[in-house]
Amino acid sequence: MSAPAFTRSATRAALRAAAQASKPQLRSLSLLAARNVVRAAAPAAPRFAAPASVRGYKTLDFAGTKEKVYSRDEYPLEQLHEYFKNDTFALLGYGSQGHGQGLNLRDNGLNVIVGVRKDGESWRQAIEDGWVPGKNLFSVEEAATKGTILMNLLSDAAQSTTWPELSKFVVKGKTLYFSHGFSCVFHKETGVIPPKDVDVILAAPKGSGRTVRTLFKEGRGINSSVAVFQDVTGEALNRAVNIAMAVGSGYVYETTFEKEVYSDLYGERGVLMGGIQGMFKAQYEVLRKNGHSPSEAFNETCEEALMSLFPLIGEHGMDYMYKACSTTARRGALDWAPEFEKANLPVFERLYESVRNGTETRRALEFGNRKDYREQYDKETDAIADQEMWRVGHVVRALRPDRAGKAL
Ligand SMILES: NC(=O)C1=CN([C@@H]2O[C@H](COP(=O)(O)OP(=O)(O)OC[C@H]3O[C@@H](n4cnc5c(N)ncnc54)[C@H](OP(=O)(O)O)[C@@H]3O)[C@@H](O)[C@H]2O)C=CC1
Ligand SMILES: CC(=O)[C@](C)(O)C(=O)O
Ligand SMILES: [Mg+2]
Ligand SMILES: [Mg+2]
Repeated sequence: MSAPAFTRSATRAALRAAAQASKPQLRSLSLLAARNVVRAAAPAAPRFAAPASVRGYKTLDFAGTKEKVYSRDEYPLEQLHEYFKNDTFALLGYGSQGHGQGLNLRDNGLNVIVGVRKDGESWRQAIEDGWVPGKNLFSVEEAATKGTILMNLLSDAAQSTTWPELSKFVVKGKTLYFSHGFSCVFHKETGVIPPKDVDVILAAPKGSGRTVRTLFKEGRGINSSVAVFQDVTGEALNRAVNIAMAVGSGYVYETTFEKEVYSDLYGERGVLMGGIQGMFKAQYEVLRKNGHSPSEAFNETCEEALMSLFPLIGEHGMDYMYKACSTTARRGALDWAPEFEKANLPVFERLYESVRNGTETRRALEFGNRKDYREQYDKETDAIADQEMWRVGHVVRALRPDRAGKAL
């Protein structure tokens, strides 16, 4: 078997970047990175011989730990059509994931309907996206009756409050699907205990539903996790992988419900969202207190991170970003990184415990079930937008070369 597509394309991308790099120094860095990709790929090739009975997975070596990865190339659209020919996907909820997964399923030509509470915000958004009431847009109950794969994409809080009603539709022969381990793992808090005679699976895109959609439209796919909570038919895992591909995944990793929810709640509160906002804000505040102008404080904190340095980490790794910066920067960053690690470690430990012991779950349920949850969330996120740092960001973004001055 040949090297996997993503290794080949990573190599191609790295080589392309190397060829395009204008500065000789960067070109040699890029070539180094490209060679590293080639080196990493070369010895791995023989391990890709997956058992013939299990389609589409490769066992890859993640820094010494072998893990399975399913790749979209092995799940062509015709095969998905055949696999789901007797199924109706009932997408319950139309938030960020409902939007991304639903439109991807629809564009993939699969039989999909949406169920949301009538006349809510999601109902309006679904209509805006071309779902038609009575044709493929229904109430949650109607959609749950019609669907064979019940995709519970209501908010995690709503999954809990609606369960007494919704569980009536979760009957033998149907598949219960989530994009999070939340409801099943924290069943003591949520009350969600699926009946014993249905497959219960998850496919959790590791990114925003908006990205699920944009990557799909670009002909790529998001990374997703899959897991099985209950396997009655013996087909649960295969079904989860097929659904993950159908909703727009590129590569799919196996996990468990528990590991998925712990890591997800932890990551989003940490580096992905809470941590980064806290870190940006702290750095910005100190700059401002020391007399730096708002634009300087913002540029040196957020703009340079997001537009220049973080994309380099994303493309080629942390070492590459370090090497692409000055020796002066490298010295200081190498010295200070352990300081930040030490300062952050206890916070991350406290956070993980707060996830594991259900504190985060109880908080999300309590808040998400308030009648005015949307307004309350908006109030708090608007307060972030109103921080000086992000008001400055608004102006700085308008000055980016691709939209120079447009928003001013
Ligand atoms: N956001 C993301 O990108 C990701 C989300 N997930 C998971 O996917 C699932 C869906 O999340 P997401 O797409 O963000 O959606 P949200 O958490 O934003 O939930 C929105 C949906 O829940 C509905 N809803 C909320 N309260 C109620 C209620 N009391 N009764 C009926 N419907 C209600 C909303 O309808 P209405 O408009 O009528 O209020 C809306 O359709 C969750 O399990 C989440 O953890 C997984 C990966 C990433
Ligand atoms: C986008 C995502 O994967 C998150 C951050 O975990 C979520 O929205 O819950
Ligand atoms: Mg997530
Ligand atoms: Mg999440």
